[in-house]
Amino acid sequence: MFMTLSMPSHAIVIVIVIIVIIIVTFILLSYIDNQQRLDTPLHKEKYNVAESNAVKNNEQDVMQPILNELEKDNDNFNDNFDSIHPEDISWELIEKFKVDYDDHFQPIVSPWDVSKSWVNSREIFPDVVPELGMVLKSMANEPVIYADIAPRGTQLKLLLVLKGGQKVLFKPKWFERDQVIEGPPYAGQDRHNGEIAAFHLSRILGFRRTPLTVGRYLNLQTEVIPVASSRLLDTFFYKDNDTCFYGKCYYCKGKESGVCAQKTILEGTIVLWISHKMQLYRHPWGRTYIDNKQAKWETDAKFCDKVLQTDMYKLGIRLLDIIDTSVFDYIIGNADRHHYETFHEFPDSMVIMLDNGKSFGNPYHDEYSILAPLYQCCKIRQSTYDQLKMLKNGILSKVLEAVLLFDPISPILNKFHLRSIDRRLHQLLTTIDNCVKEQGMPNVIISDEKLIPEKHVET
Ligand SMILES: Nc1ncnc2c1ncn2[C@@H]1O[C@H](COP(=O)(O)OP(=O)(O)OP(=O)(O)O)[C@@H](O)[C@H]1O
Ligand SMILES: [Mn+2]
Repeated sequence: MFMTLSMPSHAIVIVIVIIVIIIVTFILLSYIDNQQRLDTPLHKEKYNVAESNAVKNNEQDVMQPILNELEKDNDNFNDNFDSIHPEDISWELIEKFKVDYDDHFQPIVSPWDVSKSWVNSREIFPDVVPELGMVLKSMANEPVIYADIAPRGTQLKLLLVLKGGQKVLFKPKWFERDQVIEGPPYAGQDRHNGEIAAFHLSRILGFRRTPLTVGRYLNLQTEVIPVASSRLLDTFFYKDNDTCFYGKCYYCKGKESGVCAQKTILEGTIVLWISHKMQLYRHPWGRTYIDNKQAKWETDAKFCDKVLQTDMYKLGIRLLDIIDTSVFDYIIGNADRHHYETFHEFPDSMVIMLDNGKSFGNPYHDEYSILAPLYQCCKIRQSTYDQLKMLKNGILSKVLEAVLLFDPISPILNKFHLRSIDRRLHQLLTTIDNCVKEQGMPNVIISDEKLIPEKHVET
């Protein structure tokens, strides 16, 4: 006070200005930090196997009873389904889900307008959709008119514009089909074939919440370089006779992290871009990706009760969508769902099953923690449960295998991966049965009609 009084007035102004600057900087920094927590890719590669085991050991304390149960059940599980039930509906389902990529159907409007018209708040394409082959075929064949780096995310991918103005992502091939990815459940680069299998699985499981996906061989010399942006072009290089590029992404570190074509042909996956504005959320059951730091759900078996207390998840569409997503991720082996996105303009928007690249890495490992939303909440949508039951006893893999045969870069999954999905489906049904035994059918199996769209409060 004394100091203030004795200071000349211009000094007081300077002090006030400095204080204001400090306050504004503080507010700005905490805002940026908040944004970054949502927008910035997390530091996944800090993990190693030992740390992941540490997480697992603790987590197993929480889920030990159910793991014991599953282990007993696994002993009785026989995946030799050669003599399937006489009421085998596989062939009916194959007829329904197979896609005719040679379809000569010529729509009056463009394939891109057709696929855009399919999107609504609860699905990205309809259940019965004769034009699907035509759209997927266009994605696999239409000329590329512009190619750029796709800067968002941690994985190297291209952003392409196809003739007619449609944006798509191109996720390149890194692994051979038989490669087993060891290490933490989110280890390794994207599996481009996993994206394709996940898309068709989402159709067969009745979710239809994944963007349209198809395999494509891309000629980097004739299809990409002539239409590439200069920032993409700058990252092209040659290794022996192969054309390579390293693009730009969180983990793209120049040539050593680049991807190479076989001579000029690069195999990969095309994912149709969805142009609706999306809202990004942290996944309540996301992993921490920080050394020796566990997420709340990994140590608290009653974590779901806390989630249920929040406005956004009080038993409604959103929580059941999260549980559907965990069912889907468990089957495909994706333990990397750190965030999720919804359609901004729809209050009852689905949780979009975007980015399924970290799937089908290890067919011999079932990452049970992916199912935490299901076994901690003990709730599942009736329609999902019915669909899972319908696809048990080997039907799921049989239908998926047949449907995947039609993709331009088939074969997509080897027999070990196909077997793993039947095994995981069996474990899923056992998990649901356990919940029903403990809590009763009406508390576990939630009918879709009961669901009233809720006001979603931003968190
Ligand atoms: N098909 C799509 N349509 C619209 N936006 C998409 C699509 N695919 C991805 N995106 C947007 O781009 C972001 C990054 O894509 P994606 O998650 O596939 O990349 P990634 O490198 O695997 O990311 P991460 O490292 O976070 O897992 C997504 O979070 C989403 O906002
Ligand atoms: Mn990813």
